[in-house]
Amino acid sequence: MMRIGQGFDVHEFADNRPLIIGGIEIPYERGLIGHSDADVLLHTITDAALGAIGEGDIGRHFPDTDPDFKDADSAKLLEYIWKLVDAKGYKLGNIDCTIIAQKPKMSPYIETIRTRVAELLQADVSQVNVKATTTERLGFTGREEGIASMATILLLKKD
Ligand SMILES: Nc1ccn([C@@H]2O[C@H](COP(=O)(O)O)[C@@H](O)[C@H]2O)c(=O)n1
Ligand SMILES: C[C@@]1(CO)OP(=O)(O)OP(=O)(O)OC[C@H]1O
Repeated sequence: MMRIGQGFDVHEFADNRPLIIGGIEIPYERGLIGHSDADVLLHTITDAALGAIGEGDIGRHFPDTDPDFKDADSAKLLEYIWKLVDAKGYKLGNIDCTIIAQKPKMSPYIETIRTRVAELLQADVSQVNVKATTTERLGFTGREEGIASMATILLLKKD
């Protein structure tokens, strides 16, 4: 038995914020804003996992009106949701993610992100792919107003 899910998220750039993507801090002049640490990629992966198990979305589980989740570490949110995935009897098949950012250049950080995502999903790095694209300066990502990401996840029923 297999289940598929997809996720998409966007966060806006702001000054004086760390840039956290995929559970790591990336050196850059600006960061992303949100109620949490605004880790756009981990939110996307969390939504993809929730989609695959038919459990709604990240905002339903962690409302942005709840002070408990103010400045939340998105890795902790994903770990919590991954326990739900595990409890429902599923494990990762594979996940493919795309970060949509004009800047910064993500390629130096992709392998570190991939390793961290695999660790959070209790999987081997070979089951995780992370890539990046610009939008050729078009649209809100192209104007460097924010970063978007998308992911498709395949879950497999455990034996
Ligand atoms: N923020 C980004 C965006 C892209 N890359 C890498 O550059 C390649 C070319 O990007 P295009 O948008 O021009 O197709 C892309 O395949 C990535 O390898 C990146 O590192 N960081
Ligand atoms: C993670 C949560 C909760 O802190 O806040 P944000 O950082 O604003 O992220 P978003 O992707 O808008 O959705 C989920 C939120 O409820």
